[in-house]
Amino acid sequence: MSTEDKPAYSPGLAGVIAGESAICWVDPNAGLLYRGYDIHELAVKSSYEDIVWLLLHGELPDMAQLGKMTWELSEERTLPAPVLAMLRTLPHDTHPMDALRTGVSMLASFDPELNDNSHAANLRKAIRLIAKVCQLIADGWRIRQGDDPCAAPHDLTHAGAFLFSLNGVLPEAWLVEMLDTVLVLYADHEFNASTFSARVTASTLSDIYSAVTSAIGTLKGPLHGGANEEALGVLEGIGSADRVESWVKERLERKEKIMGFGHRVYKTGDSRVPVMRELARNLGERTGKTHWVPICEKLEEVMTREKNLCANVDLYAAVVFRLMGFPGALNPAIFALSRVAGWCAHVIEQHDHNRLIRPRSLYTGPVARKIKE
Ligand SMILES: CC(=O)SCCNC(=O)CCNC(=O)[C@H](O)C(C)(C)COP(=O)(O)OP(=O)(O)OC[C@H]1O[C@@H](n2cnc3c(N)ncnc32)[C@H](O)[C@@H]1OP(=O)(O)O
Ligand SMILES: O=C([O-])CC(=O)C(=O)O
Repeated sequence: MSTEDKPAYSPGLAGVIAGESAICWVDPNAGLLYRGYDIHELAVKSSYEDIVWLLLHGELPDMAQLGKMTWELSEERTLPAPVLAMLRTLPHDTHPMDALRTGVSMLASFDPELNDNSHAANLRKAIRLIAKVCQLIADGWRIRQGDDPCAAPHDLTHAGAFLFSLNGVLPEAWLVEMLDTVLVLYADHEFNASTFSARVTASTLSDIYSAVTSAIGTLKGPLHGGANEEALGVLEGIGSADRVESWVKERLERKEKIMGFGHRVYKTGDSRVPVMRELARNLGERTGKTHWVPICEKLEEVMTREKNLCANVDLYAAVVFRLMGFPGALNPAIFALSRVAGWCAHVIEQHDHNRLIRPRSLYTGPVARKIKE
């Protein structure tokens, strides 16, 4: 094949436009819009439920729409008994992302509309998925700790229901509000790896549960959603701001990656970092644990100077989750708790305007040859 015959090729699909979408716009210069609304405005004025409706329907909900959807989410949270039984059979050290992936895959068989990819059926399934992902994470965690699942009262918001189901106590209002903001920030990010894998699965006209199962498997990796768990390990390993400089230099000399830094699209800063940083600062003051943010800030300074790399949302999320009392292993699952709304919106968009996603590879194997006689 001559060079002229080679079609455009970008390793890792970097910079490649792989499809059209009206859901979310990521501005490389630290901007993010959901359906045209700026993330900074949404973080202050909207709830996660508003964002679910916005991503799925294209507009912010009115009071009646919001009330109806909030009720539906609370009604749909309960898991089928066989799914709870499956969670009980998993080894106690199963990672929450593995339990979640298996749980979503299993839930497919219990949805009477599984193979109906119409817009209306997909919207109904999206609500079931968003609700049940919340319960799978919370119940799965409790079961693996030896506790019984704990159903949340119907009048709690999605963030409140998650906290109640996980901890078994009514959460304080400020904590619910903070988790709600985190869920708003994480809800969508155009063609990130997990969303793209959901769209690839959906593009074969497979169902929304299969697509979300693919997405969870993709999110788990440490270069994507797994980074917020890894970032916590980084911060714990460093321990105090005065150790950052030497700690980072050692790792960079060994060509190691520092988790929570770098991004495929953002090169001058992650749109969500300023909000997440302020949440971390606020939580630090509330809990009296003010040493985490200075470690992150020093890391930002050193990584900018040494590698010209900015922090991504997962760095400060690690602090926020830690100060909210979540165990580190739950960090990527909390990302999924939010991002499932984006995945569902993208699957619906893919099904509504489908074309099979099937790129080509650049063949680097041996030239054609014969088996030796
Ligand atoms: C919500 C999210 O999913 S955000 C992403 C979360 N992931 C992480 O935090 C993991 C750490 N970060 C990374 O691995 C990367 O920055 C990614 C995967 C996010 C983006 O990757 P890419 O766009 O492919 O950038 P790429 O990996 O090519 O990096 C370019 C250069 O910067 C370096 N680099 C990128 N990120 C980092 C990092 N976190 N620490 C140290 N060096 C880094 C690479 O080693 C590479 O250096 P080189 O040119 O000397 O080989
Ligand atoms: O967009 C990406 O590549 C990673 C991602 O999901 C995010 O930053 O939220």
